[in-house]
Amino acid sequence: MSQGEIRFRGLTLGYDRHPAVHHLDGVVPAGDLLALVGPNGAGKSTLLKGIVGEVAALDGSIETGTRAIAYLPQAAEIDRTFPVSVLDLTAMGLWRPFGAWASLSRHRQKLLDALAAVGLTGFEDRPIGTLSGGQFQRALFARLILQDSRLILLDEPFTGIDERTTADLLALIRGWHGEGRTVVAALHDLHQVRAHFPSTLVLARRPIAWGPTPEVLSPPVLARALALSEAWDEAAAICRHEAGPTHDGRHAHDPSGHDHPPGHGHAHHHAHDHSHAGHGAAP
Ligand SMILES: Nc1ncnc2c1ncn2[C@@H]1O[C@H](COP(=O)(O)OP(=O)(O)OP(=O)(O)O)[C@@H](O)[C@H]1O
Repeated sequence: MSQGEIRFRGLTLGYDRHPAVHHLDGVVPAGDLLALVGPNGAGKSTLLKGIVGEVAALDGSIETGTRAIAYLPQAAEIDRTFPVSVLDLTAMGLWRPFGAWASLSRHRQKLLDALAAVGLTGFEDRPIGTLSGGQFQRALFARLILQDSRLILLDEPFTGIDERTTADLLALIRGWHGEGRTVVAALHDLHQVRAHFPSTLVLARRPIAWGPTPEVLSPPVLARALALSEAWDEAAAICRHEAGPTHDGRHAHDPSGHDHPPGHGHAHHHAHDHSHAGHGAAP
């Protein structure tokens, strides 16, 4: 498979055997620029962590074309008290290709170039704890540049970030897309998704719709995502029912149960709703 591709097969991800994402089938094609949307607790972060291997599959599988995935966690999960400079933080992007003990001096120009690309020239010796939220996010993007991966995962990269920085970072993402890299980003701002992300996966613990953004971000789909999320039973055991749209990277699916656009789809959709409690094996 191509390096930037991601394949989900009957995927269930969760914590202590309680599913946070389930019934996910489909392929993110290499080069896709995919937004992951859904209400709080919908499983977006869990899915990204599943792709990088931080959360193990309870059922089914995830295959990626590369193990060297560039991943930006949610800001709240990153410890900024770690006493390193902006240059050191950026250099962590080189660890995978060169090993932790490689001399960084010969990569210094590459590091400075990455800092310049995110607008942080002159910040290289600043301790990361002294940066503003937006400057820190820029530094993390510099680290992503250094990782030079074909597959880039971003968890709410613009939350708490001002418009100017967001615009700059979106331009970087568009550049990665132009280079044929795959980018998957969990986002809450639907205007941003409509403007910049050609494909969207709507999650509410299970996939609600997946396909071209203009088709997927319809009011009924979003209402359904919210309703399903609110109805979720936190105590549910693993559910083994087949449900949710499958995805082949080209076609949108909606909750009506019909492939969309008509006549184009060959993937199948099982539209039945089901209660999660009581299905499958209890732990
Ligand atoms: N480490 C954990 N242990 C137990 N449950 C967890 C853990 N992390 C997340 N969950 C649960 O998994 C579900 C999905 O959470 P997740 O963080 O993936 O949602 P999200 O879509 O990213 O939400 P948000 O938009 O609020 O960031 C939630 O019910 C959450 O409480």
